[in-house]
Amino acid sequence: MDRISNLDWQAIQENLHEKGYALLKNILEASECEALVGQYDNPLSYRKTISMERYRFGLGEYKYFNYPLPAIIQELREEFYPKLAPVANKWMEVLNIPLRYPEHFEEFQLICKSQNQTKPTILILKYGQGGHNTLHQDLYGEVYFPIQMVIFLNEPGQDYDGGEFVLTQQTPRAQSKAIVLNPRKGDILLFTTNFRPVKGSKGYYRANMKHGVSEVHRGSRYTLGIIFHDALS
Ligand SMILES: O=C(O)CCC(=O)C(=O)O
Ligand SMILES: [Fe+2]
Repeated sequence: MDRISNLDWQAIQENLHEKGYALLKNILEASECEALVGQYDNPLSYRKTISMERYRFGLGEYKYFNYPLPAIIQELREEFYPKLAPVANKWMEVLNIPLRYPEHFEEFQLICKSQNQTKPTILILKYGQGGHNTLHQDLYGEVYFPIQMVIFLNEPGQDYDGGEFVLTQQTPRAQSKAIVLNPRKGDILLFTTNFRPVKGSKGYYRANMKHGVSEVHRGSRYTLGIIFHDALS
């Protein structure tokens, strides 16, 4: 996909390393977003539907895709992974964590498989009025990739109000810092899954990160989450 390989990856990698997230504007066409939303009610595409209220995850619904994934999602997952693995490796290196991620997605997927993590974690989420997603981390077993992405499938201020994307960063022995983002339809947000290194006076320390969605005040908000590790169940 030229639209991915032509991005300024050096700047994106620096942003991720410095802030724990990077917003990529206008990556999907409106028609691609609409096609994904249009499939929301097609039961053949999904393996599991979760009512967020039932699990006290917030208010809204999400569905996990089945393998094989829709072509565009499979391509995005394979194309983003090798750009992100060097950042993930740098994080592990500066935090002295003896974990290294392979260069290609297929090799990483084999590591998941070796730990029985074989179920797809790609999900599409729908929030109506009052909908929200409580602060969380998307871990599905021992094996994890520390960066994930979310694709914004409709337009804030038009299709919905509220529903900001929230990231919190927890510094040891301090209160959490909140980062609030309002991406537009077609944008992709890359962000930290569980922790990232932050540079302090005595080298890097580990800051835990969580993400969630503030309350939707009007309309419907759809997003598509791409997580790189597979799930146990
Ligand atoms: O709806 C959102 O913006 C966040 C979805 C989410 O939690 C995820 O993709 O992991
Ligand atoms: Fe999430």
